[in-house]
Amino acid sequence: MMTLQLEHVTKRFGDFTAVDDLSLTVGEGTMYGFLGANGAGKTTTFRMILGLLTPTGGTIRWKGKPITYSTSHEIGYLPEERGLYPKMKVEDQLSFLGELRGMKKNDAKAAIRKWLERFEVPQYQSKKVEELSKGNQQKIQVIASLMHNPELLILDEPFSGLDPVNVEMLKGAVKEFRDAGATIVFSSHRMDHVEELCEQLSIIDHGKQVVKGSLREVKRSFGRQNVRIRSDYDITGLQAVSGVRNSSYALDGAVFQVADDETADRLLQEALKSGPVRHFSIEEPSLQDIFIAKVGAEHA
Ligand SMILES: Nc1ncnc2c1ncn2[C@@H]1O[C@H](COP(=O)(O)OP(=O)(O)OP(=O)(O)O)[C@@H](O)[C@H]1O
Repeated sequence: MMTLQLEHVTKRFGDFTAVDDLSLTVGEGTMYGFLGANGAGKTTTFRMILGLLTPTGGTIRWKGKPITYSTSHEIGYLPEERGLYPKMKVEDQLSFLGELRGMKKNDAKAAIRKWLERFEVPQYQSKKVEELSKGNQQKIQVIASLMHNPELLILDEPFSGLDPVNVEMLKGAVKEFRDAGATIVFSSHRMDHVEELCEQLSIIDHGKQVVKGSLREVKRSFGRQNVRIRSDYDITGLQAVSGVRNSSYALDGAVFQVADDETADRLLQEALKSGPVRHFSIEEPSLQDIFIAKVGAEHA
């Protein structure tokens, strides 16, 4: 199985604990979102997964074994600090990196052509990296992480610095890798990207995992959702229904904050007693709401 597994992983730098008892499993064909404020420990975790840093404690396994030089061709890594050689031509740079990952020269050439076309930058093939804009350099670095068809993709802030059109282009490519069965982990500060792409996620704060699970579970276990009801009849009495924490009324309906689905059901039953209900909906909290509640407003 193409599974990435971290068990009780800890990393200390001197007295400072950068990653504290982190456990997670990312299965085949899964995209895992890794969220945290600046300095939360995301990059440190990625470096440990790649074997660039040694954990102080715990174990990391890819397909049941630690990652070593011999498995490195199975892995694609987009580092947070972008590191291309400014004076080298795009094509030479990418062939060099492709060959480092075990690709044959011709295969590397074909992959480079394919990806430059795909990302709509074929005209940069013979340009020096330093002649490209930041966003286009980023695309070249993304190509470097994908071109050898890795089974495990580790992407540190892949969308930062890209304009909205390029964000969509990259999302498309990453989804294709997932659909082909790749195991993907990416970090982001952008909750909307994670909400759209990730089945599973963790939020870490000061090295500690404060939220973990599927997007569904995370939203459910947060225990806070809004029920919106619209009726032609007076429903102000509904605030007395047990389990309702808060309510507000406007012309287009009433909003009740509740902790669980049972309370939402009770609200609907009660509302129906006063007359027909024109609108009833349960609105889940957004990942943004959850992140802010868990990590704290000082980071928001
Ligand atoms: N080599 C090191 N020596 C000492 N401290 C380090 C080292 N590397 C990282 N740290 C510390 O560990 C913490 C986590 O850093 P890390 O780069 O993993 O955070 P991050 O979640 O990737 O943050 P960002 O979103 O800002 O990139 C930080 O407080 C950082 O200063």
